[in-house]
Amino acid sequence: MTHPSSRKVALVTGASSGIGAVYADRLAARGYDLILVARRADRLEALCAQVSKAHGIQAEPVTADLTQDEDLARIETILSTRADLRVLVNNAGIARLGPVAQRSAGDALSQITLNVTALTRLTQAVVPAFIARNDGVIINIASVLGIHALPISAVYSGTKAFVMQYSRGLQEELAGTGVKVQLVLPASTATEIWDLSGVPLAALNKDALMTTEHMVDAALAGWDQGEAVTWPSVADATLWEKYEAARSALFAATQVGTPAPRYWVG
Ligand SMILES: NC(=O)C1=CN([C@@H]2O[C@H](COP(=O)(O)OP(=O)(O)OC[C@H]3O[C@@H](n4cnc5c(N)ncnc54)[C@H](OP(=O)(O)O)[C@@H]3O)[C@@H](O)[C@H]2O)C=CC1
Ligand SMILES: N[C@@H](C=O)C(=O)O
Repeated sequence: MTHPSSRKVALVTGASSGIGAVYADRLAARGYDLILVARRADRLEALCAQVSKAHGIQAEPVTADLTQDEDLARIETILSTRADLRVLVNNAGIARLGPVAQRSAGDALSQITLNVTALTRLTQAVVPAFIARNDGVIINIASVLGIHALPISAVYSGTKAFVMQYSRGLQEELAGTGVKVQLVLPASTATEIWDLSGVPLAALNKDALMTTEHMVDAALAGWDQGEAVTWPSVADATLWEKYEAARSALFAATQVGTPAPRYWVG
């Protein structure tokens, strides 16, 4: 299935609420036709109608549970065959927060299945097509918890650390091509994810909570500035440069082939 057209299409996962819904609106405002993916069909249909009317673009709702193999396969087919696709926003994600001993293995696996497996499969589906066209943008939504583990976020932080390293590796792989990967690491943002996670939104420090509009507009400003990695809430950009410098130095220090003197025995 190909759709030869001068129009450009963005596919946004998790577009039925929160951050994904704002991405849909902002990409429509930039002239993208949309394919909006999530489970709640009513919400997707309402958003498609709203953004089509507001921005004069075409928006198609695609109902899919990205933890289900057949649904995921349908989205993979769209990503690998639509010639007009220019942007994939890997946004769908869940959090199930709490100590490992107090949450179920099912809670852990549901986060891994959506935040890691689905994101990986969708990216895998689109990358060859983007490379063939030497054009395309993948926006991967991680989290500041990808570099920071709380006693309640071992699994969630692990999934977002995966998104971070996967995106960084892809950026290396695709360097010099027309295919770009933007890694976005939001801090706490006011969405439904919190109440569903087990940590009520009302329990969060309001001063540290961003609106979805501010988060997405900052991330898109980062995209416009050509950023590979965007920290929407971090004012001092040198912190990321220092983090990267420390990470690189630590990695270089591992490449010596002998145990460190403090581990010498005998
Ligand atoms: N809010 C925050 O503080 C932060 C959020 N993030 C990340 O931002 C992303 C968006 O989350 P946010 O907007 O906050 O949360 P929301 O709960 O508002 O949105 C999550 C979206 O994912 C969709 N989704 C959930 N499960 C599935 C599924 N099985 N299949 C398909 N779609 C699914 C939901 O739609 P539906 O239920 O209709 O399927 C919804 O559209 C996530 O990756 C999250 O980890 C990162 C840092 C901070
Ligand atoms: N989604 C939030 C946690 O549940 C976050 O990433 O901060």
